Amino acid sequence: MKKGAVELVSVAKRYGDTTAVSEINLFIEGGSYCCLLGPSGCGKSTTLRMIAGHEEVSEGDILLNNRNVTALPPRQRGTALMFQNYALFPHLSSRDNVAFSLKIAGVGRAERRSRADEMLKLVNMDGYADAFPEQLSGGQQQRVALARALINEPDVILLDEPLSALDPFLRTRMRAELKRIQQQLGITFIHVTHSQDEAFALADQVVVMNHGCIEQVDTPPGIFSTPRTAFVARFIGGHNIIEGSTRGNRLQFSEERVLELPTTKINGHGQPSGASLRCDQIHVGHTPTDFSTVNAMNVEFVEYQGRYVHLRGRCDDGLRLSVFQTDTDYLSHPVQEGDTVYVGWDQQDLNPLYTAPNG
Ligand SMILES: Nc1ncnc2c1ncn2[C@@H]1O[C@H](COP(=O)(O)OP(=O)(O)OP(=O)(O)O)[C@@H](O)[C@H]1O
Repeated sequence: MKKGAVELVSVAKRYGDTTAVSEINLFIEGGSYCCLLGPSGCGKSTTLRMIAGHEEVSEGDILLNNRNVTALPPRQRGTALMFQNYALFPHLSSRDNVAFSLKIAGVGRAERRSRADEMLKLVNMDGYADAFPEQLSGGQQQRVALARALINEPDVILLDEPLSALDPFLRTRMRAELKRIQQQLGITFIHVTHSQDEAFALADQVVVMNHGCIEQVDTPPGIFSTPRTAFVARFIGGHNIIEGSTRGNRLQFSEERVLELPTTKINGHGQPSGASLRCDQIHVGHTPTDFSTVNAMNVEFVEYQGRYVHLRGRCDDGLRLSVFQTDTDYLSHPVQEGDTVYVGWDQQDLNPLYTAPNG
């Protein structure tokens, strides 16, 4: 097993009657970048804090490098948590902030200084060793906080919404920096976020959480192309969700219409409860003969988004669809609210959805 592997075995957290995390099982490979993704209140920060040891588990076990660390205090786990607000000491320079834990541990001045400077270099802050937090921008403070978390050479770094306080431009830049540092050090990063863009850009493994449960664990392309539940499809966006009653591979979504789901995607996975269809995988034609599976759609909404145009409408059989058309396609034949277009898709692009996350 690679260093920095984290395993959660039936881990639960309750606050009185509130279940923040509900018996989750998760394996995070050593040296990987894992993002815990989900809406506010889904239990991702609680999960992170339990891994860090800042929160006791109500049930279950946490293993780090195959060693049970459930009862160990944070310092003895080999993890380091970077707080959301960075929590730098205002009266200490960047170098002294980074070296603080070494000082507490009794490491000599010369070594503290050289190790802190090395960390500041890693996060591109070597020019700011003598600056105090108030002289630094939000992004710079965050780099110092990251250097401080890295100084004890943890096997696992835990980051709680590390980019949320930054403006959009800095956020994208810091995102790339986090990935570079993770790859350079080869240690495990576990990063909590409610942004799917962030999770997709960074993660080897995305863990989507909802109401204290794990809905899906997969690579970013796996999550995006095959969301397992309607919740995941809705949360990541860009998908139509078609609900109805299913029998075998037949999804009946209105009295008259049945969609046949691709059997290869269903076999062995149980009974689907519906299907999702990516908005960018629906073709738009302007005559009924454009596609083999044709649906006349009355356009009810058109919104220009730059790279794509969002069309929303209602098909003859009652199916409501959102379609993302490329700007080039749209501009070559613009449509307006009230127009009729003909939409079609490849049957293989219908993705079965299930009710139970692991069912
Ligand atoms: N100390 C606490 N006492 C009581 N309930 C708590 C406590 N901490 C968290 N909770 C509850 O546990 C649930 C999960 O909270 P948590 O902070 O883990 O969610 P989150 O997904 O990280 O949300 P956010 O993105 O808003 O931080 C929420 O319903 C929250 O209200």
